[in-house]
Amino acid sequence: MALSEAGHYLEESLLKLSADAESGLQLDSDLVFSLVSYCEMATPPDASEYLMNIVADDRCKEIVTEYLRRRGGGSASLPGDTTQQASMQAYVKPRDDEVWSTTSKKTQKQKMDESSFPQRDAEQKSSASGSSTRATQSAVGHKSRHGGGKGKRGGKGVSLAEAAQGQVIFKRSGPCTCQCTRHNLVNNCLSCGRIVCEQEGEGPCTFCGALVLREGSDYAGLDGLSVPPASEAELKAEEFKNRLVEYDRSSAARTTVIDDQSEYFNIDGNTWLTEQEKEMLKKRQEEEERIAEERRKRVVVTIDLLGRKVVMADQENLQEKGEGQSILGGGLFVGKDVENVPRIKPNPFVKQSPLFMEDKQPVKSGGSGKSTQKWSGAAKRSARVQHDDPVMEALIGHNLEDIGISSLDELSNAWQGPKAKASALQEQAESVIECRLDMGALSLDAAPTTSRTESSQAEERSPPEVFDICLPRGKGKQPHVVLAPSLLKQKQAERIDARNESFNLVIQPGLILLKRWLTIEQQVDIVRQCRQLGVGPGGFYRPQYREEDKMHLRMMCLGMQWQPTVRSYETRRTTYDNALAPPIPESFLRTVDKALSVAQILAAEENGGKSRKVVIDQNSSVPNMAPDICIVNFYEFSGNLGMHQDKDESPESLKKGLPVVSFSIGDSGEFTYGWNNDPALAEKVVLDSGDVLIFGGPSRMLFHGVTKIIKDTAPEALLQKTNLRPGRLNLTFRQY
Ligand SMILES: O=C(O)CCC(=O)C(=O)O
Ligand SMILES: [Fe+2]
Repeated sequence: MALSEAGHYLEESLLKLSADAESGLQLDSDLVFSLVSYCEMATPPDASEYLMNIVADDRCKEIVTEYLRRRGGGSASLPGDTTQQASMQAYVKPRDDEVWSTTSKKTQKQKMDESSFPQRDAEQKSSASGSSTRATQSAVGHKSRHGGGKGKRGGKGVSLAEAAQGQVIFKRSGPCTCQCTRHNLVNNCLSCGRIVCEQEGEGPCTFCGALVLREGSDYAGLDGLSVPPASEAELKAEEFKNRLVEYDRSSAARTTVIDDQSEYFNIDGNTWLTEQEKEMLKKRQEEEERIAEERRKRVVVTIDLLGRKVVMADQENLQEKGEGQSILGGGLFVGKDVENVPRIKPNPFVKQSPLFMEDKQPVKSGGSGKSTQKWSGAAKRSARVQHDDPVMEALIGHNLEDIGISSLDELSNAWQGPKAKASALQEQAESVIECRLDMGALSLDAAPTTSRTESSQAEERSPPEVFDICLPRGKGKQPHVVLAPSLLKQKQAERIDARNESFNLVIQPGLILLKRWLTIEQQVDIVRQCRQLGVGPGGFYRPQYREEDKMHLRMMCLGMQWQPTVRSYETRRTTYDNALAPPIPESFLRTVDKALSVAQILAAEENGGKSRKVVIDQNSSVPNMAPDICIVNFYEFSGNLGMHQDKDESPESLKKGLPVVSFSIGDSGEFTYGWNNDPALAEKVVLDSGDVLIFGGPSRMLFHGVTKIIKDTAPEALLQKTNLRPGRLNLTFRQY
């Protein structure tokens, strides 16, 4: 480091002094340079103090004075010159004897002298370290120098090397810039962060003024300063204060909560679990959450067919109530409303679910015309149908007439008969039961469905529906078809059929009825073909004029599709399933042709007498026509067709009066016709199975409709051969 002019002076002077053997100062040039360098960096008081401590020679005083003068500022002060130092030591700890005792025997000079070394005193008290020992030595030297009068110290109290290395602590007089590289650390200033070394010592921070103390320091002398408590109350207050201070100090330790329970719930943070156990627990937790979630979502919907209610109940509710599934196989009658539904609690030992029957009123006899009350064997609505004997079980709860038993004799025969018959009866009864379970979807008048899943409601809901005009054999059949009727009944039916002879009738010009004209064989053929076509593409469906305005029949169009919404013909069933119309079977066309011929002859006879030679011309009331359209309708018992005109064929066809030829098969229907669409004013004619009605020429634009279907009127022979379901099949042939 480059020395100042004052520095050079100091260096020169100290070297000279060292050269003087009398001074006892043996400093080599390096040490002198170090010493001077330090002084150059130190404040004038520090430099002065430092030099005086090391050199300890009277001559040194002059050197120092001159050195400081040369450094300039005129502020140089020598040790012992306390006027300036006092102003620099704002936080000097007052000595006990100065504060509390005014009877000190020390001289003012001594007091001042000592008060200028508080740091030293503190260090003497607090530190037993090596550096403090050095400081003590220094202090001793210093004391001896000032207290012991003048004269040289016996030898050097502090080696220059030690001093140069900062191992000696001098009186605190100002900031030290060593950053603890030379002096030991006292502490960091807690206010500004300044590193305070032992040279600066405890006391106000030289940068910000905050008090800096070493750990465990008693620098502030609070103990010494504390006034002994004057009274008991003060003592208590003091204790209380100490307690509060202690509480405050230890609050963190006291208020830390160790929640050992949290480990139990917190899987990841649980130090007691192995990784595998954590994995396992997590999986189990996830599974439980999933199950709980599913349970929340699950909703049980009960469709109570008998009560005609839909009951919704959540699973938890059910479990709480202790209600399981009911004895009615599919879990019917569960939930809260279960109490309102007549039922029997499930028997845990029953393997097969018993069946329930609705309450059935006695029925009136139909066909015979007699109004006799028949069997009303139905159990009460909620009765459980169960019996060890399969036949008996099959019989209980049913209208025995439905299963072909109309007398006690027949019942007893059935019961005592061979097992085969018994099982047939049971099967029969089961089908009836199934039908009853479907009551919500079926008309009471309707025939049983083939199976529970094929309810008519389902058919309506999910196009394309499949509608079979014939019932499957061996299942869901009519009693009089499947269960062999008694011989007596059979003979009676045949006689009735035989009595219904055919005849032809011109009802009015252009309206001709060929009564029972179709033979049973022709009818059977027509039923079979219609059945086959009806379950295929473009087969039977329930047409509708508009939304929610369904026709009360099932329809299938052959040749061309009649579109009810627009009342016109299309090749495809565009508003339903886009199906093409199946072609009209040839045999049908041949039959139409023959019927038409007969009608023409009739019409001609009606016109021109009994001539055997009939000429059919365009003026005939029954003109020739080549059918290219056949609309096939099937009416169940509730079926009907409102009054209307068939006027969707081509204008030419209509203009020419090309006839509509209608075949009726199965149960009889009440056909109304007239010149306006008021059914009350209309004429009626019952069309039976095998009837052919022709309306053409002047009658082509007649209003007509079907008001009702008459039950149990289909020919036995036809039913036996086709198993045609109850209802009426009608085919109308037209030419577009
Ligand atoms: O079923 C009937 O007898 C009449 C049918 C009918 O009028 C029609 O389909 O347009
Ligand atoms: Fe019609």
